Amino acid sequence: MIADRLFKLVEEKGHVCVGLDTDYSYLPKNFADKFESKAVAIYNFNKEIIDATYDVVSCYKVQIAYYEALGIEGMKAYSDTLKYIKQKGMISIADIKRGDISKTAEMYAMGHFTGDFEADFVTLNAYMGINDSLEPFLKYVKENDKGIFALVRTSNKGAKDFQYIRDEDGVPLYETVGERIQLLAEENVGKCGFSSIGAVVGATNNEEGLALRNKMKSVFLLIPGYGAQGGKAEDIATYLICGNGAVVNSSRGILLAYKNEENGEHDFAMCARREAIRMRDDIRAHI
Ligand SMILES: O=c1ccn([C@@H]2O[C@H](COP(=O)(O)O)[C@@H](O)[C@H]2O)c(=O)[nH]1
Repeated sequence: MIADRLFKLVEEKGHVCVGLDTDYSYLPKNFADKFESKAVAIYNFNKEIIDATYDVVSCYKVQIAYYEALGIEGMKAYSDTLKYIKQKGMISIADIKRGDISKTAEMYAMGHFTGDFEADFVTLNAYMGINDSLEPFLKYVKENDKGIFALVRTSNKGAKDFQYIRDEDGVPLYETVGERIQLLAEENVGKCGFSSIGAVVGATNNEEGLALRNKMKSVFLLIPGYGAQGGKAEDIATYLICGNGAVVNSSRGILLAYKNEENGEHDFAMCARREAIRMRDDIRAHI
């Protein structure tokens, strides 16, 4: 089961998930200029980042928006990046945040769990309902060893607009979604005690974190918001169960680490590696 593989990688290499939100403007000019197009430069940048980090991180989250923005060539870079992650024996999370009526969701599931854009996990938005938005993906979870992370409580300030709206019993919407994800997760628990049905919970709003985690004991968490968005390791530690059960994403913090080192642009991949190790150790120190 993919959750067991992720659990093992977290045990061995730590909780860091490298976010490949690779905006062309992030690439050092001396590196970018070597390639014939933006998309080819981005793929080669990703390759260097993966080569420099795969022994100290557990997975890679590829944010599709950065590739879609570059059209067909960008999607080729997206596809090649996912294939390279697989070739290195690592786990990929396609950050696609899809959610639609079931027939359309079936096509999204096929599109992101098979073929050119095949990933190990996808992020989903359950707002259109469990049966419509999530169910079509669950066939692949059961039969093809895939996993999902459903948005439960996001890391951005705007999360409060809707996710914190309370029902007549005072339960916020994000907790209701979390409870539904826990029920689904219970049907698919791996040997590690966690399910391949996971949830996205941001690192940036910690007060309710423990209460939410207590309601989602079988759910593997994808935690964005560390670093650039201000999320702290001490907050993240409250979401862990026996030190595992979550991966923590950092995108800009790792990709742009070279900007914090003198002459870093000549060795951006090693700067990314040092930041990934620093982050790994920061999280471990708070467990
Ligand atoms: O609640 C959420 C869900 C997803 N994201 C995504 O994570 C990364 C964060 O990037 P940083 O540069 O580390 O801030 C990005 O891909 C978002 O789309 C999130 O931030 N919050």
